[in-house]
Amino acid sequence: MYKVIVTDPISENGLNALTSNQEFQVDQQTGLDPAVLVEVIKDYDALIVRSQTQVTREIIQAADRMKVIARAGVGVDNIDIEAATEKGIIVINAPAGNTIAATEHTMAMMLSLARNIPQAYGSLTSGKWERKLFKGVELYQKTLGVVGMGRIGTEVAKRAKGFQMNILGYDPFLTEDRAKKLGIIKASLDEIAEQADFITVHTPLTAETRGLINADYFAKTKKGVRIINCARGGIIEEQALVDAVNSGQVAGAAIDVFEHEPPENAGLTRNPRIIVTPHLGASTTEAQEKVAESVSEEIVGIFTSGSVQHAINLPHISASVQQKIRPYLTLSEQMAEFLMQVFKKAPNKININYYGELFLEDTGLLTRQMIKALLSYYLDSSINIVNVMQVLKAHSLSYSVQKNAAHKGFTNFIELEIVNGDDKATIACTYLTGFGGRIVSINGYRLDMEPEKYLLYIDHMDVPGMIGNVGSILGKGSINIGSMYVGRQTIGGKAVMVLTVDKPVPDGLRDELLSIEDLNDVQFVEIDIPNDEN
Ligand SMILES: NC(=O)c1ccc[n+]([C@@H]2O[C@H](COP(=O)([O-])OP(=O)(O)OC[C@H]3O[C@@H](n4cnc5c(N)ncnc54)[C@H](O)[C@@H]3O)[C@@H](O)[C@H]2O)c1
Ligand SMILES: O=C(O)[C@H](O)COP(=O)(O)O
Repeated sequence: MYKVIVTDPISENGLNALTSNQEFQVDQQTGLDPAVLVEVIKDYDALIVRSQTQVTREIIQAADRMKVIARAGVGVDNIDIEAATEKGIIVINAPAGNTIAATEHTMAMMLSLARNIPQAYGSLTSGKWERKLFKGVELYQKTLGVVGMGRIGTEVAKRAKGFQMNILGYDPFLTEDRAKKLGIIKASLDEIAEQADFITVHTPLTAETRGLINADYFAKTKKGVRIINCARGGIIEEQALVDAVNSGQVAGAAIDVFEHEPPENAGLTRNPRIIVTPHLGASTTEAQEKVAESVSEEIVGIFTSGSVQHAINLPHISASVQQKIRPYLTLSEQMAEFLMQVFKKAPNKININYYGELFLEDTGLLTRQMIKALLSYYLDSSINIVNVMQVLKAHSLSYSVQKNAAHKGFTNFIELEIVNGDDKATIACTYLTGFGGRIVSINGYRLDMEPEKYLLYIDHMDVPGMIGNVGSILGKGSINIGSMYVGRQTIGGKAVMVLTVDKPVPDGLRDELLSIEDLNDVQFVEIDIPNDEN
């Protein structure tokens, strides 16, 4: 049974994939004190949050069973991703579920700002009738600057076009071509400052976007510009905005998100020209169901089939690519385990080559899988595909990945080389449809070996009687040989033999084998074979 804790208010319906699954226990404990969360978190396998819970390093470090932290929404700035990655915890989000809600809230805020609707409502409900005071402006033919043309920025631009606004879009990934297709103009931040009547931000909060819109920027904007932030507090410097509004440089602002939530800057929240909502961008029934559904289904997938779709700290791999690389996931790991036990040294360099059709695919997960298997042999077992690259970096180990369309006689071919100073060892595998995974080369010797749990790797000279001698010693020691794979460089030259055996070979027997003339080395190898492959 997997235990999931939900610490922010989440749609009950949306959690159905988890609550209706007998393998999961879901505990909803919202509004927990951080000190209490640090205590209880150690019992859980997964955590679901929105933006309220601050998932700090301290909480993550205490989460010893945790496999997944799920953000039922987009922004993950309340989660210490680095700490989660170091601990090998997958962080996922629900990137598309609240796009429409946040877009519509942005449009509502822009219209409310243009027409002073919240102020007028407040005035009328307090018994006044002040028509002159709340004269607004039109959106029609005004210029809107959209900073961040991702999912929400794009949807905002599309809707603003319906109001016949001129749109300037700024995003490092916005191409001329895409801007043209959207009917907008690709612009720089400064061009937006010079020309826009309304500016709306839709970037994530990152080190780069923190304070992106600041006092210097306001000094460059058109006088009377209106500012909207339904993305994240901190992208716009709050005090700089308050000052710009108070000086008249900025005519007004509509703010849904704050540097601190709940907000602490009364100059902002009590300003008659700044309208505010308490982080409501994603708060629609539909969006909340969609984000909760998305993370619940993904958590079930991660625990039951290992499929991950929206990981923040893993390479993104589409479902079709996952299908193509799936046969290689276990095989590449087994190959790395085998090589490590034969090499018997910690590598200081790892070289991975992909040949054939894999040339076109995102092989990031396979790379991580192999490196994880190599490093786990010497380092601790908490290494997994999430934290493996951090571990590699922390140990100053280098690696290279090369891809080649040449198929080397197989549809796909993966070659792994490990290097320690002047010593190196290589292994390669392929997957034969209908037959399964095969290790097809070890240290340059061609083989056709099916990975099995217990193996004996023998380095020897290709001389008559070698196979018989090995067989008789193993037979005397009651070790049954399942199959034998032999590869040699030249007749009578160096050769390797790999035997699959039914049980571990004791050290005493290994010493006997080593006494055979022309037998150079023997290594018993044990590799992990998942249950369904036995
Ligand atoms: N108010 C709310 O309740 C609410 C709801 C949903 C999302 N959000 C916020 O909105 C943000 C955007 O959401 P999204 O789904 O559109 O994300 P997204 O990832 O689809 O888009 C973000 C875009 O910002 C761009 N970007 C990054 N750095 C930039 C920079 N320095 N300058 C310009 N552009 C930059 C990226 O290239 C990307 O295209 C989220 O990160 C989240 O914080 C808020
Ligand atoms: O990043 C997001 O998805 C939004 O800011 C929504 O946050 P919330 O889930 O706390 O409403």
